[in-house]
Amino acid sequence: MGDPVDWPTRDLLSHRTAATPQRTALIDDETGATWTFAELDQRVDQVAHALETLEIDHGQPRIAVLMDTRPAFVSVFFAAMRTGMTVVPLNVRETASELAAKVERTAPVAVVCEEATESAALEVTAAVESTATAPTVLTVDEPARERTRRLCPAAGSDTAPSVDPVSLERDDPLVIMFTSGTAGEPKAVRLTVGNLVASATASAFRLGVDPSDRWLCCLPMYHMGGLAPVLRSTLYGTTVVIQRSFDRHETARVLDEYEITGVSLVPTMCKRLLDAGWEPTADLRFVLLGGAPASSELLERCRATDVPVYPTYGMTETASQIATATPAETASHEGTVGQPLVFTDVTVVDDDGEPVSAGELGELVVSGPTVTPGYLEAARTNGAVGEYGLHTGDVGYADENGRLWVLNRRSDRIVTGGENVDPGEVLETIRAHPAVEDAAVVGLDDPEWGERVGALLVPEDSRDRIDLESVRSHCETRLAGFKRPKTIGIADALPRTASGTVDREAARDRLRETETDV
Ligand SMILES: O=C(O)CCC(=O)c1ccccc1C(=O)O
Repeated sequence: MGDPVDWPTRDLLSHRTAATPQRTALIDDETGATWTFAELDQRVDQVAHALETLEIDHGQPRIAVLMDTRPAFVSVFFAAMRTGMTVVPLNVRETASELAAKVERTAPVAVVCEEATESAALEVTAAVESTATAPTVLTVDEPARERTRRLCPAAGSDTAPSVDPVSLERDDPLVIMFTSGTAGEPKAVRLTVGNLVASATASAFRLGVDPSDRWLCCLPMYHMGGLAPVLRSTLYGTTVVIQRSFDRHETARVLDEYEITGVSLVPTMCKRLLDAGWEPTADLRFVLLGGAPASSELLERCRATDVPVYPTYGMTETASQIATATPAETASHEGTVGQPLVFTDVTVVDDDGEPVSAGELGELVVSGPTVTPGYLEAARTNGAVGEYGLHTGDVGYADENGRLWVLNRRSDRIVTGGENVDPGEVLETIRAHPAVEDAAVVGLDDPEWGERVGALLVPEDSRDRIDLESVRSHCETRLAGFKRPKTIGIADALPRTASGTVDREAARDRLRETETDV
């Protein structure tokens, strides 16, 4: 037999549009506007034209997207897919310096933004202007307004010819998504067409699909938890309702008003909805609860209120869900995140990388079609991949039926309100303050946010008190709001373990005692 043939396929949206052009693809709660798949497809074609006007000097162009959760994000995403570009979603909450570092690492040909993020995009590109790869800023307006500016000459014209469909292959890169680790630099995760389609397919087997499903998307689309529903829903031919940001009362209203059948939430959001007195309608089939561990108290409250909760364990590196528990399992097996999705394998290994028996603790290692082919930087990939797959850094165990329990997630990482914070990144920033000699950055339990960032500071000169106001303003220009320490303590020296590493638990205790909330 000869080499296997890679049969090309068109992009996901054009297939979907061919099948069900008149079904509703998107509803925007903010404006009430709706798009059928045919209308979305047409809009995507216009944006694809605009992307094709960009000057591209190499084969695998990337575009960064600096947009919040909104219909235009969806059009840009599918337009990139249609033109064979890789999308690099950027977090709109980050500062210009944080974003410039990511733009420098990924070298996109353009930063695509909306009106609201245009000035931020210009600031970011100005910050990378010194290099040869300064990207263009491309502003795309909401589809309903049928108007794009700057580099979109063909947009708005009904007669624009269709963009030649780029043939996609399973291994083509589709997204580079940043996720925080614990080592000081955000990780750039490459995800292929195959990864994302495999994830959306496997999700359907766990959550089920009803042709009349409406998925509420209120998580940021620049994170996996917000982007995944867009892909799933397009594959299934169902409807995404976009709510631009979460608000307990507004989200409760949207869930009722649009007869939402499924929603992805982080635990903080679910808690806030319940606090606000929200009760699910009969239409609601599932609440996919992920991004951080759900407390047993929250799950108990869900059960008491008949919330059909599916706790999930996932990561950006696996294009979202690894394992997801059903409501029945959540009730019968306390604390489980369920079995891995179909085609995903999870092996629990010991310190030597050898598989352990059911019930024994170890590191979770994951393999299967949803797993990233690697980080942008190969050295990081080599450090994370072993015989059984990608090492998650999470500790847990499996029962005899393969149900998983995750005890601590990526140990040192802080998860605050669904945003992941790398303590190393915060630490580097704080250490750069002239009055700080050293610091420890840890997560502290927080009733509202799950965790909040805490910092224990050691002054450069122990006779001086650190001016906390100057530390705060130092962080303000360098770190996104959710990464800034909310609790700061001062110590003469950092607590250390016998081996000399910072004793994070002791640092946490110190912060609980001496805390100064900022
Ligand atoms: O933890 C991560 O990095 C991925 C989280 C994620 O994708 C998610 C987060 C919240 C709700 C649903 C999902 C999901 O797996 O789809």
